[in-house]
Amino acid sequence: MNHHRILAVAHMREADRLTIASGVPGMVLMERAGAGVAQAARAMLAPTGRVVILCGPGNNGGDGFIAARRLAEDGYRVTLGLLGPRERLSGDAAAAARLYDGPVIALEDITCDEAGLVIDALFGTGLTRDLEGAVAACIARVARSGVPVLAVDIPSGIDGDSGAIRGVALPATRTVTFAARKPGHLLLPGRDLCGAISVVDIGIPDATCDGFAPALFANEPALWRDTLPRPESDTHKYKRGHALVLSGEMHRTGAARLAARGALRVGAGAVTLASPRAALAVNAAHLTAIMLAPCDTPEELGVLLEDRRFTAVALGPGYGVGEATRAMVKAAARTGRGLVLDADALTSFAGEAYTLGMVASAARACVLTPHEGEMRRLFESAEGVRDAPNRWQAALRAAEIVRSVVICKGGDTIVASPDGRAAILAETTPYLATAGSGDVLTGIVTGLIAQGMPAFEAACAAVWLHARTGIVYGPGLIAEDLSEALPGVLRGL
Ligand SMILES: NC(=O)C1=CN([C@@H]2O[C@H](COP(=O)(O)OP(=O)(O)OC[C@H]3O[C@@H](n4cnc5c(N)ncnc54)[C@H](O)[C@@H]3O)[C@@H](O)[C@H]2O)[C@@H](O)CC1
Ligand SMILES: Nc1ncnc2c1ncn2[C@@H]1O[C@H](COP(=O)(O)OP(=O)(O)O)[C@@H](O)[C@H]1O
Ligand SMILES: [K+]
Repeated sequence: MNHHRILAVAHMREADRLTIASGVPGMVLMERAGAGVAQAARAMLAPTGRVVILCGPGNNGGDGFIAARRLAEDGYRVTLGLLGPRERLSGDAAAAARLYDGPVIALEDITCDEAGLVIDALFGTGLTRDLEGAVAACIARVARSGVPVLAVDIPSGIDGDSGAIRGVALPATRTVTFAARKPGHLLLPGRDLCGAISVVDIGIPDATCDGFAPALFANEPALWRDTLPRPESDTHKYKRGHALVLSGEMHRTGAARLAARGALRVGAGAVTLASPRAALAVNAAHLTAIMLAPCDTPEELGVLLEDRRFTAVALGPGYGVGEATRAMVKAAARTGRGLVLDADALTSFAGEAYTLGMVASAARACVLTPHEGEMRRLFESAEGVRDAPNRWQAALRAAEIVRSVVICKGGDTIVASPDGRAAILAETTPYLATAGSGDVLTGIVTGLIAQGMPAFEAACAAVWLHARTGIVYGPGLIAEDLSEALPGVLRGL
């Protein structure tokens, strides 16, 4: 199994179909899935403990029947509640139900008295509408009982593609999924309802999933570790990349300095802050390892970038919104360097995503780092972004329009590339929601791109490093801490 690959619901269905067509019976897949659930349940139950299994009308319920049979055979006391009449089960789910010879009661009659575990096999990736009525009532009862819940595939009520709650959802202590995680396991609010997630190999070949487009990943080191720059013995500072960060005017220079520090800490050999003359003194007072250069106009930026040692430019944090910023973005892009655009650089192109795409295509590589508000402003009139069915599809469409790698920031940050790859962050911390934290992220991406790391991998690595640093640091984190704590996280890689 390719552990950082994730599968959209349609791709999972297609992978099942192709595997079955290649000669593996669906029942074999279901047996393996149910066995994986039973194994996880054993680890959560006392010997001969009571387990309540909630089965839905589809194949998710089928997995529940398989687990029920196996756990009953092992001596656990199984109570199985089924949604709807047994006769309505079909296909593999009906076959799985036939193999289970214990009692089946109506879902409405289920109670959690004395149960050590509830297995939620109501709905998986086949959820198509909001949960209501008897199912919703049952979910509320189980959630109130406080009994640990093991979700089969995904907590019932969570949309597999978007992570949204359809009506209600049953929070799980653990989730066992099959072949690969689905986007809904990583996207909020779904992520918070899954508990610990494990992936069971049910025999879907990697090759079957490798061809799917778009290609979705969990943003984990395995995705980009091989491309992370490491200095060779014979390197020198300019071989490690030289990043240029543009500072805003006098009263808002902090954001650019935060970014510059992030770029230096992640390994750029040299970082220069390009500052308006009026702000040179304030910047100089705060900088040591970072160099300083005056720059007030697009022409001056062009002259500065005649120095070929500059490999990446960051523009936006604290820069100001307007025509002057647009002109600077164009001037930077024209020089064909790596380009990272954030904050005011993005807002300066509000409603003009296609124009920004044309500008960005001149850069060697371009990464955009919008938060939700910037995303809305930039793509307010762009088709297929605001009306996308979920955040990863919106991110991919956005990347296509701006011809750049886009980091859609938030509690479940997505990195999308115009080549059809997208990666969702699996683990982060809300302590990152602090002023200036995004500026440091901009610096980290810029530093990695300055060192020659490919844009998608650089963006993914930066997002992961930023999140990991926040997790390690924890409560009390402020933006300044991120760059200082980053070396510890880099060492861990
Ligand atoms: N061969 C396969 O396809 C495999 C599938 N597996 C399991 O199958 C699941 C997917 O199975 P299905 O596609 O049958 O889908 P589900 O079992 O998730 O649910 C589909 C059923 O629920 C009904 N339904 C959907 N939303 C509803 C709502 N809001 N209220 C009431 N009823 C609703 C549908 O009409 C359909 O009958 C996976 O999550 C996984 O657990 C595993 O057994 C592995 C192999
Ligand atoms: N709830 C959250 N959980 C995890 N990370 C978050 C959360 N909210 C914001 N972040 C992260 O914090 C950073 C904030 O960036 P941004 O909004 O640009 O702030 P600023 O402009 O103050 O630097 C982003 O990397 C974002 O992903
Ligand atoms: K489920």
